[in-house]
Amino acid sequence: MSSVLEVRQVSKAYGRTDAVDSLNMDLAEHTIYGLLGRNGAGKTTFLNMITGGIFPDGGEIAVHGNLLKKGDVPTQTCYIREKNFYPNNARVRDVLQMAAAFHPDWDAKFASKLLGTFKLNPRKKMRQLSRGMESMVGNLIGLASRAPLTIFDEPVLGLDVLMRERFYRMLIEDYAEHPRTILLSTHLIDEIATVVEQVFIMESGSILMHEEVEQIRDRAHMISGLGAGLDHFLQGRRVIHGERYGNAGMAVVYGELTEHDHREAASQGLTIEGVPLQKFFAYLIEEGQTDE
Ligand SMILES: Nc1ncnc2c1ncn2[C@@H]1O[C@H](COP(=O)(O)OP(=O)(O)OP(=O)(O)O)[C@@H](O)[C@H]1O
Repeated sequence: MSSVLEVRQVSKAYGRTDAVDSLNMDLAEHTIYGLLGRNGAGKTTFLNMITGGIFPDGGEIAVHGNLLKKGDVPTQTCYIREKNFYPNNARVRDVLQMAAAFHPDWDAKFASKLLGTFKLNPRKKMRQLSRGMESMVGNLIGLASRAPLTIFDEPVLGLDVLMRERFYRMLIEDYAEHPRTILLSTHLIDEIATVVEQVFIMESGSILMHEEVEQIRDRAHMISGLGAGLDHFLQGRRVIHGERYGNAGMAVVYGELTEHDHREAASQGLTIEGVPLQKFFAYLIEEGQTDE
């Protein structure tokens, strides 16, 4: 598979804040990725760098094999920002027309269909739209662009549950027919857990973990029981989080558990459960911070 994005040791500081710090990332063709991080983790700064809006202080970025130089805007890339600035008085249809001119793979028929699916009136002025409707215009552009690299920054901000589901459903359906590389940046993992194949977890400007979502589901475990048995079981394992209550406790561990491990846990009276992804993600970030 050829590489769509290669990021090597990229950094960007604002004064004393290292917004992005020696970050590496590779995105392959035909894959949906999630970029997860809390507010302020550096996601937007990173996305602005890979789309040519900000030039890094150090490191290299190649999009579709072309090294980005200062002032370059990568081709075959569609970036749907969290916040957009539209010309005064622009109507939805004007914004779509501009997007069509910009993206060579634009599918006008699909765009028209999405106007209906997303309940958008093309004659409405952009400034009259609610936050959620504005997000939906961006999402429509991202989908209809069919760009080989499509990036959405917080795409469901301000959307109600129905519209969120509608967007993700259209994304999955269209991706199945027109595979491309999609990067969804968000701070809500549960939202995208069923959509993305791999996730990058970002904190303090760096990637804490890059893993397939299925792997995380298989490898994240919550173990609980009496402290002595728990301590014994945890030896040599990657403990992401631990809590104690009297002589009992729980721990979140990351790693494969064999049949033998399950038998050992049972013999110690320990219970093994899965961990909701959003929780795992929060624990992992906490761990990353205490490791610093
Ligand atoms: N233009 C700027 N000037 C100064 N500091 C900035 C600027 N842009 C971002 N930062 C700082 O860099 C860090 C990363 O911010 P960034 O917006 O990239 O994070 P984020 O993960 O996208 O957060 P959010 O989800 O809240 O948008 C933060 O500490 C932020 O305050």
